Amino acid sequence: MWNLARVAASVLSRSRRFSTAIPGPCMVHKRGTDILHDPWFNKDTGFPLTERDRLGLRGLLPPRVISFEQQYARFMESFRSLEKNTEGQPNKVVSLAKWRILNRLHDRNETLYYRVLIDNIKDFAPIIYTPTVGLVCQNYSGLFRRPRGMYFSAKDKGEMMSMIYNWPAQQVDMIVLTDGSRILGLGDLGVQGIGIPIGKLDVYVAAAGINPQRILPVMLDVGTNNQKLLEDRLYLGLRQPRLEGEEYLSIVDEFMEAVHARWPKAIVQFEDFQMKWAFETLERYRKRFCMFNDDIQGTAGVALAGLLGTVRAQGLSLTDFADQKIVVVGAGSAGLGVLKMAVQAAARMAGNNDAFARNKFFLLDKDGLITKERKNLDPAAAPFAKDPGDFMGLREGASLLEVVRKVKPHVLLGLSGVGGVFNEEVLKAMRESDSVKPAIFAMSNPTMNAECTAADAFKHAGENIVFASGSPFENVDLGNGKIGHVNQANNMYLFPGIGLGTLLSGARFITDGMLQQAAEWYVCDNCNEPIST
Ligand SMILES: NC(=O)C1=CN([C@@H]2O[C@H](COP(=O)(O)OP(=O)(O)OC[C@H]3O[C@@H](n4cnc5c(N)ncnc54)[C@H](O)[C@@H]3O)[C@@H](O)[C@H]2O)C=CC1
Ligand SMILES: CC(=O)C(=O)O
Ligand SMILES: [Mg+2]
Repeated sequence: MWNLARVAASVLSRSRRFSTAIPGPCMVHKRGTDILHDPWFNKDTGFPLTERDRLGLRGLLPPRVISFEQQYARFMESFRSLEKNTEGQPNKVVSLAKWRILNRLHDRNETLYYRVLIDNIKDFAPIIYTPTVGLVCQNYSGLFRRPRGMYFSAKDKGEMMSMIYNWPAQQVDMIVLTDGSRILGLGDLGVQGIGIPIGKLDVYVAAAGINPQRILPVMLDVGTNNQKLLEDRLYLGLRQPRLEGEEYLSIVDEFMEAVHARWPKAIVQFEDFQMKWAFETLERYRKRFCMFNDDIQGTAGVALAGLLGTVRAQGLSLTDFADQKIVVVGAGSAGLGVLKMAVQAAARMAGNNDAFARNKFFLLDKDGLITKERKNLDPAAAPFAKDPGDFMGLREGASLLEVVRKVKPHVLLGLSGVGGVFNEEVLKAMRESDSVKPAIFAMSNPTMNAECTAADAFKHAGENIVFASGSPFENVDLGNGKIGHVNQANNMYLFPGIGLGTLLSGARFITDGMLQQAAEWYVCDNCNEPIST
């Protein structure tokens, strides 16, 4: 499912120092019920009699030893009967029931949890990750039973350096950090956003084999501006508006310094920060700490891999990418990250012709086409703003439909967070694309925020499209024995490789070059080197 060896290899090739990150043998210092209540070490009824004696467990478990394989089979049986028993019930009920049964196992016995996750990743990824993780975050305060990861709040200012030592593991390799301010396309979910770091780190373990005892999900709770949550009596986070400006940054600074002091080599993945803080923190920390922003950089890498893959699917040479016209809908952290990396790749393919490459990209936000006439033009979007009237008379704020009709793009890529913006008219306009195999990437998450469904894309834009979505959709039956294949364009296909490659190489920093190479190697089956060098 994941082409991680390739991604990790490309990161290794870009980093200078090599060291080993293979964990050493693990000593258990606990005894008796402390072991049974510790999901890292608990084997449930699987402890053999010799271990029961050695660890003070004799009498604390039913006498029969049930092997790991039997426990595995029993869990899968329970899961399958849950599926059967909930058939026909609303999607939300079924999804949360599946998440609960997996979460209970995670709380009890991590070894078994990760085994079933790894073996059944196709079935379980949509539960522990998008789309169900979105639902879990929305309902987190009500679903909360046991804590997972760490919580640093604005009230902990001055305490973080000592708090970091409350984490029980000696070594942490991989941290996913959020402030909950832009969870998927669901907006500000405050402390409830912790579900995202948990889900992302589960993917690290399942896909990259990162040691689960060396991961740490972190929530930085600086308040929330979500009025509904502030009024919710069960809400588990700080009931105050979000910190802003220097007050906000001082909390993130303190956390980063605390992490670095205890685990200088830990990688910190910033996840689901609202745009202004996503860009600002990336610039602030990228040359001081081993960190990256997944929404800006991870998404860019995976989107570029998808875009290049589409060129290959069209039977063209990869360097023909430079000639493709691409409409990007959404000028936030994800859209701008994709645009920056894609323009860089196209410019190199066009002989370092940046202006030529830029010309081929069209950027829209909620106010339509972004041109240099835009009032309060965001500096991050400015490099991609068009000269008004430059392309077939397209004006500032032109609608998506008008842009698609006039540009006839090869690719329509959505990172707007708005479900359905690729409506019937827009999709039908893609039939006039200059490409024989146009690409439609509805990358926003979760499912209800996707710019269009897979079925609508094939129905309105035609059967010969390349379709990809951020959250999974079923393949579409096109009739006459034909299938409309659905690909998933989600940064989960990249970030585990980035983390693993960085860890194995001991790279001190994560550069754009590493991400770019990871994307390009992904699609380059027979290359010994990236395509664009
Ligand atoms: N598939 C993947 O791997 C990833 C998907 N995403 C998804 O992308 C979405 C956006 O994420 P961010 O860029 O971080 O959010 P953001 O809030 O920073 O940016 C959203 C952008 O969309 C624009 N927008 C809003 N309504 C629009 C409309 N009707 N038409 C055109 N543009 C519109 C906004 O003006 C803004 O520029 C989210 O749903 C997120 O889940 C984000 C990262 C990775
Ligand atoms: C996939 C992801 O990182 C997002 O939707 O934010
Ligand atoms: Mg994200």
